[in-house]
Amino acid sequence: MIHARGLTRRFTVKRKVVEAVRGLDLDVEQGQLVAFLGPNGAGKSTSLRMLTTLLPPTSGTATVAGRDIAADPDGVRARIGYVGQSSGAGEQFRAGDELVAQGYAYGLTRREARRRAAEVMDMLDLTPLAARRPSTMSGGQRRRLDIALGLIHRPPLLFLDEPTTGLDPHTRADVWQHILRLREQYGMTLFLTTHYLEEADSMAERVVVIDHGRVIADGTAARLKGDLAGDRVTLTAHDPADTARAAATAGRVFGADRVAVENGAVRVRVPRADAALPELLRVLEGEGVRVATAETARPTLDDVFLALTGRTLREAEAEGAGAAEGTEGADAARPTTAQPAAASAAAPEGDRA
Ligand SMILES: Nc1ncnc2c1ncn2[C@@H]1O[C@H](COP(=O)(O)OP(=O)(O)OP(=O)(O)O)[C@@H](O)[C@H]1O
Repeated sequence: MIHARGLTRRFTVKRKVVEAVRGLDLDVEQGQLVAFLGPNGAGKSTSLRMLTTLLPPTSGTATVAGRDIAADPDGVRARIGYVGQSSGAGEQFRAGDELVAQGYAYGLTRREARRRAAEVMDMLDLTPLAARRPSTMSGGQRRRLDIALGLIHRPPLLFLDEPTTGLDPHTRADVWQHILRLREQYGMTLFLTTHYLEEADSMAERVVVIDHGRVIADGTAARLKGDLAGDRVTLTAHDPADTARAAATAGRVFGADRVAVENGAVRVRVPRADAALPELLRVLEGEGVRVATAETARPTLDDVFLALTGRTLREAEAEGAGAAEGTEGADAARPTTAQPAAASAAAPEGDRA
């Protein structure tokens, strides 16, 4: 469904070159649900916009839904749906009319457009809201309408750029339920960006982690965690004066890695906590360090990110936000519509380097 090789995109802002995406190689098979995970500014949206033909790459190639993004952008657009970060629904029209109008934009006849609008409303539980204007809808309802707009022409592949950002946890769960249903019931291939770790972890069958424009990990969440992060052991010494000694000892346990002291607790990574903890407690006891508390935890995707980059996703987010502030014009050039039809009208954005 998606085959990208060496996709690169540079922007020049005030004579400064921003390497937004640096050589993306990606293969996504039909029916997969892939989460593209990374901090702000990692290059997720830029990658998505290249794959959806909204933005020409500086270099590299890709075929999406069997069509080349450079040679046949119209063919790509006809076969994909794209739901951008901002709502694509206008405010004047009722939801049902908006969907029918979107159908016309894709060249459907009046009858086909009506039938398809009814179908996608049913898919996304919007039928009772057909006569409502988007401005009267809740955040989750509007998001579902955005997704419906992206599906009007029956694309087998749907791109979603941060579909749940800004929604409360309950609404996020509801939107996810609908996304999962698209895959289960309709066999769609779904490619979405997120910076919510838990979502990527629990919902996607494959997680592609991107940082500074490069893919740094790709696999199931379970495999990434198992291969890259390891378990975590956290313990506190009965006497706080023993904390530094406990940390030094923890670092000597077989396979121990990344020892840190945080808020008076010693944290250490080990391949298997069930094997390491008894050994650690025994060694500490031998050194006269009394342990007050000890706990173990399975790794999270944030641990994977930390293992790969040396910083947590939150730290990277803060860094990315700072960098984005310094990148003038970046936001001004972003598309603000979720309508795939806009793809055909979209001009290349930003300066090409
Ligand atoms: N049109 C543009 N002009 C200049 N710089 C841009 C433009 N679009 C993106 N960038 C820069 O490219 C880098 C990658 O941005 P991108 O939006 O792809 O990241 P992202 O991972 O999607 O972030 P977010 O999670 O905040 O959406 C950032 O440094 C960003 O400021």
